[in-house]
Amino acid sequence: MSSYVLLDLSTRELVAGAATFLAVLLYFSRSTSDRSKNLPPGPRGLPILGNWLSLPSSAGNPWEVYKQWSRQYGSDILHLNAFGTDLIIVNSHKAASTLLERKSALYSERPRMTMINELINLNWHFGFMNHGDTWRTHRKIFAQHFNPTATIGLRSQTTKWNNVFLNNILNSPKDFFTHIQHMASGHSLEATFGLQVQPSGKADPFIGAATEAIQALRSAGLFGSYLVDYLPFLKYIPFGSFQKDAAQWKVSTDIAVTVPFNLVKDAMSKGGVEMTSMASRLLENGTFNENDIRKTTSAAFANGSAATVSAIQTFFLAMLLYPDVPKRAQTELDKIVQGRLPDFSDEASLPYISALVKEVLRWNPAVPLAFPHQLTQDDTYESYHLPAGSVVIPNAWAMLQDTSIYGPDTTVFNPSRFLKPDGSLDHSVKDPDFTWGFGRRVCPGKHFAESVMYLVVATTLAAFDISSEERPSGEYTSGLIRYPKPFECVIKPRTEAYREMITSLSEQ
Ligand code: HEM
Repeated sequence: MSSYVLLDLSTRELVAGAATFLAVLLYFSRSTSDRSKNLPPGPRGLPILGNWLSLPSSAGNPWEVYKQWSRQYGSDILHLNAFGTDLIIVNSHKAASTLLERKSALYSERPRMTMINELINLNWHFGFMNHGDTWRTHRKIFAQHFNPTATIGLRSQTTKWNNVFLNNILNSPKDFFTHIQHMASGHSLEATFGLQVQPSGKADPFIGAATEAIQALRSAGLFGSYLVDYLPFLKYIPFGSFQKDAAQWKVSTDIAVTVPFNLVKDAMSKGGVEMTSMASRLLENGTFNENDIRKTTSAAFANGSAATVSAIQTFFLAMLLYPDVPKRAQTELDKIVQGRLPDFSDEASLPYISALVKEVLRWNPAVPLAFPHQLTQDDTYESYHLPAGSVVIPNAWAMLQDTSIYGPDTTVFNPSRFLKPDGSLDHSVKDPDFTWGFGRRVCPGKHFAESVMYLVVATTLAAFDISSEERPSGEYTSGLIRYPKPFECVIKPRTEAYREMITSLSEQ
């Protein structure tokens, strides 16, 4: 029996290896014929390897290299090739809106990433699913719970978690990175499953699973971060650091997609569960099948904290690097809220705070290359031929740094770029929408994330002064989702009244 299994396995491996080799040859011969069809410019490649050796490392800042190549080759889109896979890099707003937005039917597929889809087995997550019926169903389920109206319904929960956060930074300000993750994971776990996490700083299995799942997304989510994305037959090699990484992340992502959901189901079967979470309401309602509910709620939980944590960390970083910004924000806050904590009803009266949130999302976007898209049919852009099957990488970072859209000095953190001289919001300046991605795949959690961001920014600045003994480096990690490298912050209540107000929040 065992020799049969062994024989069968190696036969399968051989066949799969040979098939992949043929596929590489086919791809390569096709891309050779494509070359005569006026592909967008890009660095010259080598036979078979294509541009693989010169591709910017996903551990560096590939978005900066793509922008620089765009200038060098005088084109807002670039063509690259690695092992027969065509890559189209979209560097401008004009190209993104022509291709990814206006022709979103052609550009909404996700490329199959062997590391993410197979080895880590994140296939259940609709962010990495084919653009088909199951994806549509999951988006629909998700939208019911995170659309603008549903997000308003979540405001009391958002306020509760924000209060927990304010209290935590009052009590142990040095641990603000931990508190940010705690708030974002705790809030998304409660919204999706109605479950609670341990207090900030204590080991928590859900926060642990969420942070590991995020680690998988950030490390493997850029197409080609792992060679196995280009050469899928490598997945049959049973050793190597990629297999080790995948095995570790698979454990955590499997936990994320099973454990919280099963807890909700068990609790419901025993009765006495409040039907306020996304999972319990969907199960109770019975419109969608259980598997779709499980996967969609788990995707919401896994993604619920990932990029929001980065954006809130960026907010703290910007306050340290640009100390005039919190001062101006506090002048506005003091005038409007006069010593209380701002809430959602104040948002329309706080244009500088709204501009500040926009600038956080623009200045150092959490997801600089969006998620990779895939083109499903041959297409053209200006005179260029774009081959079907190309992996399309939108350079959101380059678009958010575009001085023709956001004015001069786009590397500087300056909320005033979104304001008119009289201090009101200037609606003629484009919102930093590229931060949410493109076309049909645009982030469906954006309303929820914006609501969390507004409250964190407004209340933190109203109640606290943020400073540092040492200027932070301002450096970021790399990957699909990037985070500021750890930095230190001194966070102190601005007045005794604010200290008491925040202390009293923990007693409510
Ligand atoms: C500041 C916070 C956030 C940022 C910057 C962000 C950004 C993004 C980006 C760039 C994409 C890829 C879009 C594309 O493929 O073109 C995305 C997808 C996604 N985001 Fe967010 N996101 C944030 C918060 C959230 C939150 C809070 C949730 C959940 C509650 C969420 C759930 C998702 C999901 C499920 C997808 C996959 C959508 C699909 O493929 O159809 N995101 N997000």
